[in-house]
Amino acid sequence: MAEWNEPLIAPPIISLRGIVNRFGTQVVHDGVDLDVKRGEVLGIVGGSGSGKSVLLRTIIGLNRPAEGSIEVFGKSMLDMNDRERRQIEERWGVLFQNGALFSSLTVVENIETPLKEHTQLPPELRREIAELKIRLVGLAPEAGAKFPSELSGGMKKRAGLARALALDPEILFLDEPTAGLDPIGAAEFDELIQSLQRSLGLTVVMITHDLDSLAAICDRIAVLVDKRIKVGTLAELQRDDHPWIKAYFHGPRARAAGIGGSAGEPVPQPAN
Ligand SMILES: Nc1ncnc2c1ncn2[C@@H]1O[C@H](COP(=O)(O)OP(=O)(O)OP(=O)(O)O)[C@@H](O)[C@H]1O
Repeated sequence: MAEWNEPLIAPPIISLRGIVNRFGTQVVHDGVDLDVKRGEVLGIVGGSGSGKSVLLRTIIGLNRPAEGSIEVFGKSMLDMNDRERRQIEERWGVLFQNGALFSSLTVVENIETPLKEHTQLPPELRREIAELKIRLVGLAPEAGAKFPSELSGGMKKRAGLARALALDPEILFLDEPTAGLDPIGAAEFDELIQSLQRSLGLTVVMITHDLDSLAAICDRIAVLVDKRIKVGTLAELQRDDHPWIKAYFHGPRARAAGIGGSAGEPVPQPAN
């Protein structure tokens, strides 16, 4: 039973309010609000150029918004010093689209990089942790000695994921994790993310175009439309009347993923 002074509703792990992003005269976000709950898997979708990557970059501090506030772990990201920022960065991991591995380093050395940067651990312990992460993401131990150019697309993603997990993060940010994988590889990667999320208690925020992933592992979905965000469960968004959302969740790709529902009136198709 909750103590009298415990909050009944846990505060969001990430909270955005009124985010405005513009490049020159182009307004990409015009008042984006979003709360991410601890322990959930949140998918971010939207048309090409709707600002999904810019949103992710804004949350992790690679892009400063023109207006608005960002809180992560209850701390305001826009007015903290470098030391505070580093401490926060240690609590999340990021997997960029192509894995973004250092090509001149082996897989195990890539995974050791954040440990070198953020901890004082001795080399042999760093190596042990990196090897553990290799196993955690389902790579064979021999993969550790390989260079990124020697890996398949799926292996690169797993290696990038292992590096993102190096510091035992609380939040995992993924930018199109299944892009470029065949359907079986994509489904396996989804399963991996879901099992890691459950076993490690992660909060996962992932940009995806993959309707199978949305249906399989996302608790809620944030849709970028009209420079703002609408968020809901898949079932809620399937009932939404916005033309883009309707087209996305009832179009042929949605039906192929088994989430299109019954064929209703024809709706306009999204650009991507
Ligand atoms: N650094 C930048 N300078 C100028 N314009 C930018 C910059 N970064 C992004 N943009 C513009 O912001 C818009 C949103 O870009 P973003 O990459 O976030 O789209 P996206 O939703 O991720 O698209 P996609 O699904 O095609 O990857 C685009 O029109 C892009 O050209």
